Amino acid sequence: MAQYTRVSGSVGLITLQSPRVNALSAAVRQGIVDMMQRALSEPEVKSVVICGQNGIFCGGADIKEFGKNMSGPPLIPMIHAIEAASKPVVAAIEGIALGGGLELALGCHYRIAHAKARVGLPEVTLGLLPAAGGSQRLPRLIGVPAALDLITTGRHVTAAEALKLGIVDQVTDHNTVNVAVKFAKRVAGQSLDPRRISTYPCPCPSDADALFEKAMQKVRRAARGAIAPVACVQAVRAAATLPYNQGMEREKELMATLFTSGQARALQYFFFAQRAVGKWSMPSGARWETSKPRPVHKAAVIGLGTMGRGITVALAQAGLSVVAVETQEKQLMEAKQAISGMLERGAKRSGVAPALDKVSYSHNIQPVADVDLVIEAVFEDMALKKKVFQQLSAVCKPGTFLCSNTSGLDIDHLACQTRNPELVVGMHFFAPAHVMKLLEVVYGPKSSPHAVATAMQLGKKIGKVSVAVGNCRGFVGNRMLKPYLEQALFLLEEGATPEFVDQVLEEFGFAMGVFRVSDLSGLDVGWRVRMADGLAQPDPTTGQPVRVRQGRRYSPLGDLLCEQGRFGQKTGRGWYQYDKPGSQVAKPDPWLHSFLDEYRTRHGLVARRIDHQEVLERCLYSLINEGFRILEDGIAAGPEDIDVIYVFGYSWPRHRGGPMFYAATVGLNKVLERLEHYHQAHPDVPSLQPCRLLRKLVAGGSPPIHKWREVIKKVHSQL
Ligand SMILES: CC/C=C/CC(=O)SCCNC(=O)CCNC(=O)[C@H](O)C(C)(C)COP(=O)(O)OP(=O)(O)OC[C@H]1O[C@@H](n2cnc3c(N)ncnc32)[C@H](O)[C@@H]1OP(=O)(O)O
Repeated sequence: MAQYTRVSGSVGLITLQSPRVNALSAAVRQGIVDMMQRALSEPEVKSVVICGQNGIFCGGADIKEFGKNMSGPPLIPMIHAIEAASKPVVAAIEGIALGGGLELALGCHYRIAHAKARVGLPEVTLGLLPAAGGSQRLPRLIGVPAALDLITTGRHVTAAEALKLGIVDQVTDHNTVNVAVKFAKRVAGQSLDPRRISTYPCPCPSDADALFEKAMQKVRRAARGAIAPVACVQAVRAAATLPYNQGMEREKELMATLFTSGQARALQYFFFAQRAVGKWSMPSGARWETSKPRPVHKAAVIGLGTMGRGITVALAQAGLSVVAVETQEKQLMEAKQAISGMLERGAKRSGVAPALDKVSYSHNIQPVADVDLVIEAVFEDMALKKKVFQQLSAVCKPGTFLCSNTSGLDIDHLACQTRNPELVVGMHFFAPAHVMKLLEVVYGPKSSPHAVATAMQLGKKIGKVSVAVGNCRGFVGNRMLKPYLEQALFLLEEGATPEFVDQVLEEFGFAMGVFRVSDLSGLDVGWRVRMADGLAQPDPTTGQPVRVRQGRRYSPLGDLLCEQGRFGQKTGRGWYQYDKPGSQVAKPDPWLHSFLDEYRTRHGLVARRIDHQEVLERCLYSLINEGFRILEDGIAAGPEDIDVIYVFGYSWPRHRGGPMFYAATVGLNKVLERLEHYHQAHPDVPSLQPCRLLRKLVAGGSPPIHKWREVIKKVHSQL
């Protein structure tokens, strides 16, 4: 709703009221329409100010209303009526003006922003475009190139940048509403014609065709199949080439296609999924609302390899004091140089002073004695990690949280090395740790809710999207990756090439296919794990065929490549060839193709033609099936957790919502039927056997994804 008050004698003040972000719900829109009418009808009122309650102007259209029957006054005529008003209307922007919120402000005659406010048109991130006139007014106000940038990326800009671009007329450090009221009094009675943006000609550059062509190529490259960024370019082009009313018609047409698209549904689901993961729970019943995080002012990082360096940078950039420990003197010096460089480059990018003085370096563990939290990031070796945890437990002050950046080892084994296992959790960062948004916070059976709450809170502080998950081999992300990788290798055995598998996955929307990613991360990483697990070499005592290990089908292809020293990009050879070690340009490798031919011949395998559908179904459905097992085991609390992990950690295309949302989109019965089909064809591959939860959901009529938690609860209560 909206509240109306008369202030300073002649100013009608309309305050949007809809917690928490004053979204433009039907009630708020109705309130604005009614209060505008009132302000215009009162003769004493000479000008109007629109603001939002609690220091937030407006977070845009109410996303919860999308997909429901829309009621209340529509946004476009409401904004047109404001622009056409006979009295000046001033937007007092505090906090945020996003999406429909900024479009509302663009309909006002003046915009005054607080210095800390942010504005933007993030509709593209929800699979939409700014269709309440935003795509037509913004280019008229700030020009085509700047509008294209804002609308196709959805990025928020600071008040200072908004002023520079011409989006707002004034920025203030003081009470924005008071400043806006004074301003409104001053402009009362002035002509409004020059202030109606819809009447402006669109400043169109002479090389408009080339500019739009370039913009289209750029968004298509970055969009990985998302349709909204393309529609955004088309809408801005309409602003540049058509009169306003025709441009509005084009905006409406483009929006009609987007609004009902599966991609918009996926992106809107993902918006709420991101928020849902913050509301974590543990099987013990502990929850985010009732578990208080402890303050962390000073932290330590043990082990300054690639991960430890990235974690140190992430902590220091967020303002924490960090003790960075590396026992080898030479490595410590190298790490110090690398960390300082990363901090300096990061500071240059964001225009702040580098946080060099936040980090102190040590080659022994003693200085961690007074820190609040330690993140161990030594080599992925259980024996080494156990030793570090024993030392930490002896050295650290009581109450220090001990966290491990393991990517899949048992947190409980580490907790058992300490005096206070309740203070131990996993904090699984993704490389590069100062860039990647995802953090898996892993609780073991002994981890206390405070430890989980503290790690989750720290994750938020350093800008990560943190997801609380249970303790199992590989946690959520890497556990699901295993069957996906396994299927990709089986497809090579059966006749596919790495290029074909990657092409299919990249067309689906992954930034990189599975083989290109393996080359990037290093083939030796998985090889070492398989060796430790006794998988990388056949066991001659069992008499089992070479392609069977531990009783199930196994592809030794990755091991064979590693035996040849082909570790991927870093050695210049892997699933692809590279010009030189470290180069990133992957080229098909004829050697690899002959190697695959020979391998097939040696094992009596006949290459067959494998199509797109089979690659997608076998790779993705086996991964999804593991996701259902993870839900069944209570390792993830809900499908949203898995989807957020996959989008932020594994480059799953966001416009497909994440693997579990994708399964719901495809249809659970189809996923089940195809898994059954592939499992019949490959009975020696257990990951293709549909899991119990998937069967139960299908038997229950495939409920919508937001109802899965109820089914999962029932499954757990029956155990
Ligand atoms: C007819 C079609 C027209 C479309 C035009 C549009 O306007 S589309 C919407 C464009 N707006 C946005 O995309 C903004 C989305 N919101 C955000 O980016 C952030 O929420 C925020 C506004 C920057 C605030 O971030 P912050 O971290 O402070 O809070 P949360 O993200 O946790 O949000 C608080 C709660 O508010 C809910 N919420 C936020 N925005 C909206 C919205 N536009 N509609 C409905 N609900 C919204 C959010 O879900 C949180 O709810 P909780 O229940 O507390 O989890």
